[in-house]
Amino acid sequence: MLRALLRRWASYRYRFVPWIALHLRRKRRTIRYVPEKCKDKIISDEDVLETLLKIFKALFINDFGRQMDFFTLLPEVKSKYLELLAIEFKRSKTTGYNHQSQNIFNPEEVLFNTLGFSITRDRSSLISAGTGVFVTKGFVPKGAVVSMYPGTVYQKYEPIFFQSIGNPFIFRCIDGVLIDGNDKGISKAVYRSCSTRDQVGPFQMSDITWLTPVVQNPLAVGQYVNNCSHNKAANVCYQEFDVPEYFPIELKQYLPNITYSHDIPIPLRCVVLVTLREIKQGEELFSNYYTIVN
Ligand SMILES: C[S@@+](CC[C@H](N)C(=O)[O-])C[C@H]1O[C@@H](n2cnc3c(N)ncnc32)[C@H](O)[C@@H]1O
Repeated sequence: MLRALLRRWASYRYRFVPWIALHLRRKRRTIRYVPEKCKDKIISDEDVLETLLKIFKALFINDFGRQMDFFTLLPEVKSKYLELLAIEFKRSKTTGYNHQSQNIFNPEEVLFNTLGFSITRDRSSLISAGTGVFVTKGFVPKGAVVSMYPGTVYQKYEPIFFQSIGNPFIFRCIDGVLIDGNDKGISKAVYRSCSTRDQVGPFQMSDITWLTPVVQNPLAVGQYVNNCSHNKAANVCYQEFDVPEYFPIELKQYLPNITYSHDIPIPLRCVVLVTLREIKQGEELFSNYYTIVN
């Protein structure tokens, strides 16, 4: 019993903010948050952006196709939708691939049709590790964005103490920025409140559906990826990504992150999970909780 409790504490303490603060100096010497050989990004920011735009555009077209009241949409949303449809139509003409013109798909199918794989949460293959994330269809090539780490983004001076108690979902970026990916309790309420605050007219600035059982961005399950162990090597790595100012406003509704406050104007921090090798159908994703690249 005591041993089980100690084991639980050992795996959770690195996400308990007061513990991090107290041990940061010592940990810098002993834990390699960024191993020397991993200082460079695995893939470029341009590649991350390209993947996100590709999947978000496909989701946008699919979601709007589902709406019966298209003609009641605001003109600016309608024109953006038509613009994207035109691009998609042109693309399907050149590639001969026209999967989205007639059918409406669920988000997992859109992911598969667009990036060639689907992922989902399920019981982990590790005993007593709870839920994990699996590739359920297709395969993910090496060096591809396979998931996103959702949550509220806190600068290191912002208040997160109460949210952090008993919360194993707090992710620490290299510069001390914290992302709270817990989909329950105070964390959930804070995310929802920030999301409502930031809405601009008809446009949502972030995705809140990762807090519910029905997600609109199927990549937003990265907080459930488990830590590697001695017989399960890491097959994905965390990579930080700052959303550029020119990111299309109508696609921000698929970004599963939101800033806690707008005290200083800074780009939105996202964290994506990038594959370290090809991952096949049925495999579980494993990261190394202490390896992040920025
Ligand atoms: C960010 S959560 C990951 C999702 C978690 N499996 C769940 O079901 O909520 C981190 C927690 O998952 C569990 N965990 C992660 N990796 C593990 C591992 N290799 N062995 C045992 N438990 C693990 C630990 O309880 C840890 O505090």
